[in-house]
Amino acid sequence: MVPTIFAPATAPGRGGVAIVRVSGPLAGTALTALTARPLPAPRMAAFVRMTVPESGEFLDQGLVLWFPAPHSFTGEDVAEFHVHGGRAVISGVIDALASLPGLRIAEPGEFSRRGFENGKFDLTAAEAIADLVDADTAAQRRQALRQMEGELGRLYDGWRHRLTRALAHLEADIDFPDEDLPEGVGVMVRPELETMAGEIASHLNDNRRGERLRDGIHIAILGAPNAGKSSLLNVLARREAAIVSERAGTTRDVVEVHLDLGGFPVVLADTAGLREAADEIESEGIRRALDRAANADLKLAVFDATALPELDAQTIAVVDDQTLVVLNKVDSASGGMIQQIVGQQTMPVSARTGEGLADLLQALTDAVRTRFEAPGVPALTRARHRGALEECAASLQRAMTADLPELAAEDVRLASRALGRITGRVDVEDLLDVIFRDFCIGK
Ligand SMILES: Nc1nc2c(ncn2[C@@H]2O[C@H](COP(=O)(O)OP(=O)(O)OP(=O)(O)O)[C@@H](O)[C@H]2O)c(=O)[nH]1
Ligand SMILES: [K+]
Ligand SMILES: [Mg+2]
Repeated sequence: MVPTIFAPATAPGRGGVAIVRVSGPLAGTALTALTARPLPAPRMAAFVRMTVPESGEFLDQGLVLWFPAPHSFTGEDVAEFHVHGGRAVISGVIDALASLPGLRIAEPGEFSRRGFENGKFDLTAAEAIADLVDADTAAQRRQALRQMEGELGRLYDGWRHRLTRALAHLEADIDFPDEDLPEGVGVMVRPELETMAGEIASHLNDNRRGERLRDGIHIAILGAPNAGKSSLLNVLARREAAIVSERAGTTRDVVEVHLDLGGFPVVLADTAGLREAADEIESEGIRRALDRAANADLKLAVFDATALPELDAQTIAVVDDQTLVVLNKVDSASGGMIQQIVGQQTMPVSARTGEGLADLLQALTDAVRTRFEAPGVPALTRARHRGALEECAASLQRAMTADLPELAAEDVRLASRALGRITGRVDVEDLLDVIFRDFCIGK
């Protein structure tokens, strides 16, 4: 018999209400054992007294719910105990459940894994549940919800379905070579494979929009020593995250803060000032700064307005069309302003007085939104999917150049399997441990 599992479904710690969930063939037995009454009507809350089965000790009073299979999250019988969210109450319920024969505590992700194995949702939707629980910002929530509702699963299954039809045509050609199939299959199947290869390529080539949204969009602050990079980071983060001083070369390590910019998750990084390093430590700091510059999704190049008309050459070198150019310290600048640097509009600000900061925040938010807002097409969200899609694309390329229909058919089959692994339609047993291990207990 499948073991019956249980775990708190709510976060550890104190709370108004905590939910303990039980799933498996003995869920109903557990529910009657702790409530000393018959099962409530399916999916209807019942207000009950909960007691320890052996001793009858009073545990709590609260709500219970009964979801008979298959109409539950896991597809199995499920019982839920909604109790007061105190540690002693939760551990009392957990201990009472553990004392029942045939029940054990769930492993991380085990509820979701059972839901997947019982066909309640595909792997992309299971992953989306994890993303939804981890979502910190509105854009992350929107992306996770769309994926949970099957947006990605449908896209990948749709491609797989079309590959299956192409394969059927190829196999017909192999099995009945003498029949008068119109002009041979190469002609029939090839355009379809080409169309699909194009669609997959453009899905792969989306600037990692979906993956960035899951992990955070990286913005690096760059500039000469004392340009005011750390001061700017602190005002944008609204806390003293980085040390500020009048000494050039203060920042060495990269200092990161996490921001929610108009619903988008951003990792803003302060870096060491760019110049000829005075020592090994500073030189390593500058190496890290340039590394951030190379890998950032967006850059903030900070120039010192009090140094105008002088412009720092090393900062100019990092400016490109993914860069917002900031002229800091306008409160103390006496010389004229400068409108453009390397073709980019400059933004006058003062980290000290706050002047221009609202405009800077707005410009940053707009830049993030234009690059990462979903334009209606589903975005690739995980390296796991990317790997499988690249494999699929490579197999398709081989299929299109194969000399014999037998070879083309084999490559189309491989392409289809690669897609099937994303949604979990084929041989994923070896993958499941890896995927569900990242879930927390109770999910
Ligand atoms: N007047 C004025 N001074 C500023 C402004 N922003 C920063 N400063 C001053 O400039 C000096 C350097 O500021 P930091 O934020 O440490 O500069 P930084 O670019 O991080 O410097 P390094 O980490 O050394 O590369 C400090 O004395 C700040 O108080 C500003 O908007 N106006
Ligand atoms: K400094
Ligand atoms: Mg600094």
